[in-house]
Amino acid sequence: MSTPEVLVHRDQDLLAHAAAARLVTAIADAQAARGSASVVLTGGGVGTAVLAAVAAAPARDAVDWGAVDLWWGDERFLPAGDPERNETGAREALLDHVGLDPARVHPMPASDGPDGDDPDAAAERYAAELRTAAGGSGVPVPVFDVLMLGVGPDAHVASLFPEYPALRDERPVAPVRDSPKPPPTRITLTFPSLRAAREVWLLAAGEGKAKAIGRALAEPDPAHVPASGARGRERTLVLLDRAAAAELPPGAGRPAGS
Ligand SMILES: O=C1O[C@H](COP(=O)(O)O)[C@@H](O)[C@H](O)[C@H]1O
Repeated sequence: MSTPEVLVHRDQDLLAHAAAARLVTAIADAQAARGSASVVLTGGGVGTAVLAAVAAAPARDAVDWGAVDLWWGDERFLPAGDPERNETGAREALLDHVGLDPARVHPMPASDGPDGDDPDAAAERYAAELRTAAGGSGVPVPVFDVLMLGVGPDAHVASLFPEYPALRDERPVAPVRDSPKPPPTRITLTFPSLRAAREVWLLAAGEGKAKAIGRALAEPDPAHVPASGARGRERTLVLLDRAAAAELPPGAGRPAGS
């Protein structure tokens, strides 16, 4: 697993635009190298702001959007189109504005989907979709090029909350019940799936995230600080604004731009 590199931007707006520029470049690079790109989206404030910044960036046309696979790191288990679903926010911010191939957009199942209100079956359905995309060679998930994760004030990533059973789940996708953050029922990629990504990008803005980021970088303790367990195979980037960087361990961060 890679050692985190921390970049600190002036404020949330600059963070979102810088991460958007980085994402466009990463997708274009992946397409140049392998013909297509695979990206895992996150919900949350910064994650959605990054997608909106991609939509607004002229450089977005450097990407062949028809050759991008989009996955989600977690989802709130609600009916399709619910405004609280991460998918809904992502569609409004970016997906409805670029020429994606609908067959390559892979939202997590909704609670009014084919499995009804059964998060175990929905998680297994998503795991099967990932397995198929991985090529059926016994590998559970594809090698994602970029996997983005918002970090919660309790240091949760995806829907992996401190001390919850999903942290120890070895299946690629797990259901979550009684989440401490509403809504209570969710579906999440687990650590083995997150760690399959080439690059993991942790995103956080605002003073409410400072303690969580400090703990995530101090030492690995995924059971209590899930963000400390999310690392990419080749690269882990921690993209912050100054407020979220207020409690970094000594020497951890470097300013990016002004
Ligand atoms: O509930 C969730 O929260 C996290 C973080 O959200 P934020 O608004 O505090 O940035 C998010 O990354 C995750 O995908 C989502 O389901």
